[in-house]
Amino acid sequence: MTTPERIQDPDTSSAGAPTPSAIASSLVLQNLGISFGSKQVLRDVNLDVQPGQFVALVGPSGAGKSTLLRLVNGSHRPTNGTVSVLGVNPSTCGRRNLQRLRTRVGFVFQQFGLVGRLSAMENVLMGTLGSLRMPRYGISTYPKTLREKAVANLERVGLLDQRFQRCDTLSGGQQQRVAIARTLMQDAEIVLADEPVASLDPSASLAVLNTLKRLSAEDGFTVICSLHQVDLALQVSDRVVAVRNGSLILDTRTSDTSEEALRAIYEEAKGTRS
Ligand SMILES: Nc1ncnc2c1ncn2[C@@H]1O[C@H](COP(=O)(O)OP(=O)(O)OP(=O)(O)O)[C@@H](O)[C@H]1O
Repeated sequence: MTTPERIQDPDTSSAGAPTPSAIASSLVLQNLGISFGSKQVLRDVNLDVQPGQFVALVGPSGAGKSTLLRLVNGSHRPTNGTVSVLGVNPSTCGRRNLQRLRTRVGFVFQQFGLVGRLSAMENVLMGTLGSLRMPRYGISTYPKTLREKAVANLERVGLLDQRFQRCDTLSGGQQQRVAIARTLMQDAEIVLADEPVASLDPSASLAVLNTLKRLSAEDGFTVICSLHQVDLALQVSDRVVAVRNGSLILDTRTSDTSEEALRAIYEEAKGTRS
């Protein structure tokens, strides 16, 4: 494997800050690999992410970014190596603990994952279903505290006025912000975002990512966000991790890389395909 450029955690490198060992990592990947049949999709991935970091995961199509995120939330089991998310190994923790872990890990998808015919408010409330014993139908069936929390979270993503609007009548950027508000209902400690702005125009994309960045800074949750737009990755992340052909080829503080360097990763991949 190509040894990626290593970084020291920006939050722990300054004088007076706690040492890295004093902070429990949000995510640790060790020698992680996965194959589907004879196809090796990820190999020897090592990563240690500290709480509150905003990590942009970049790399060409098919590099293995979504697979990596799915390994982190326990949707895939590794073929080699280990995953530790908030100190839990999702592939060995058992079904109940996996469910518990998933309430601590939010997932934001490219296609938003909302129920279009329901209002923004009801979609946001659905973020709490994992913690409720009974299924709920309609806003009024949720406890008042959760309804108040949903309103507060919609306000935090700038959608208070649209809270009763059907999701399929909202713009793409607004829908993604509803999805983020839904994740806030979980009080997630890590948010995994898989190309969350792939279907949005550049200005809506930046607005959505800035919202995620602000919320992460306010609440302290960690973000691992796969992105193809390297300019956006540079604008919002603290750290950039690049994957190519299943290997982690770059791991750097965002301020230590450049748009040219990141674009080159895509250009080199084009070269190997042609
Ligand atoms: N369940 C699966 N079975 C077989 N192959 C798979 C499976 N999941 C992913 N792959 C393969 O793994 C490779 C990496 O896919 P992945 O979706 O992780 O890439 P990606 O970097 O997220 O790409 P993109 O940027 O286009 O979303 C692809 O070749 C894909 O076909």
